[in-house]
Amino acid sequence: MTRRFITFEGIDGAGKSTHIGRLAERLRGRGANVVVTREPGGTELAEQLRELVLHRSMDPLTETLLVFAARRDHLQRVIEPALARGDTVLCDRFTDATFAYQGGGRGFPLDVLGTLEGWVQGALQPDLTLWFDLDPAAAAARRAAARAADRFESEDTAFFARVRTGYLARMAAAPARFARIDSSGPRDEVERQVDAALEARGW
Ligand SMILES: Nc1ncnc2c1ncn2[C@@H]1O[C@H](COP(=O)(O)OP(=O)(O)OP(=O)(O)O)[C@@H](O)[C@H]1O
Ligand SMILES: Cc1cn([C@H]2C[C@H](O)[C@@H](COP(=O)(O)O)O2)c(=O)[nH]c1=O
Repeated sequence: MTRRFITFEGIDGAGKSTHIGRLAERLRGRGANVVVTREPGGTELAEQLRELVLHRSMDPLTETLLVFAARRDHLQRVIEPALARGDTVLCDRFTDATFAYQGGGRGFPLDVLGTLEGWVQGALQPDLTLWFDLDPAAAAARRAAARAADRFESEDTAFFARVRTGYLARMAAAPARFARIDSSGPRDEVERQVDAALEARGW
């Protein structure tokens, strides 16, 4: 497998982190050099910004600027060098999350997000986006069983329904880039869908 940029998206608790680890193991088993990373985060600076975004109160514009600032640093220090080396990058969230959470969830203007997207990443887009789709109530139940809530995870199911609608809109705008993964079933069944999405692309 050669240079690929694969992003994992979905509402909190949908199963991204579970399956990013599983896919990384399988790809490494096939001999690929795999970089696993996340947003906001992935560099020292971006991880500091993540702490602020997840735990400090702020308005939607500040939140948006911080996630894009984190992304810029992450792209320059980790993602672009890895792709230039020919590695496969598996990234837990990327710009679709900004359109879904800040755009859909918070109601931040999508045209401003589009402008910032162009400034921060130019023409770079993921080669494949795996969207883990799960009903907000089911995701909330999984989260509650797993960990204490951060600032986003404390939002109600109406917020996550808007986030989900934000993901649907991004998929409608770029259907060839997206694979929708029905995340409601057991882990192995979800994993089979992930494998099928890669196989469908001949990867
Ligand atoms: N298919 C599944 N069935 C039941 N539970 C699952 C399934 N997949 C993951 N889980 C569990 O649900 C919880 C949330 O999963 P995970 O952390 O992978 O989600 P996530 O999308 O990465 O969440 P976040 O975005 O908040 O980090 C974990 O406890 C995980 O073990
Ligand atoms: C990239 C990005 C993320 N978020 C939010 C979405 C999640 O609630 C957190 C990250 O937590 P996770 O456990 O790593 O999924 O950040 C956002 O609102 N906007 C973004 O661009």
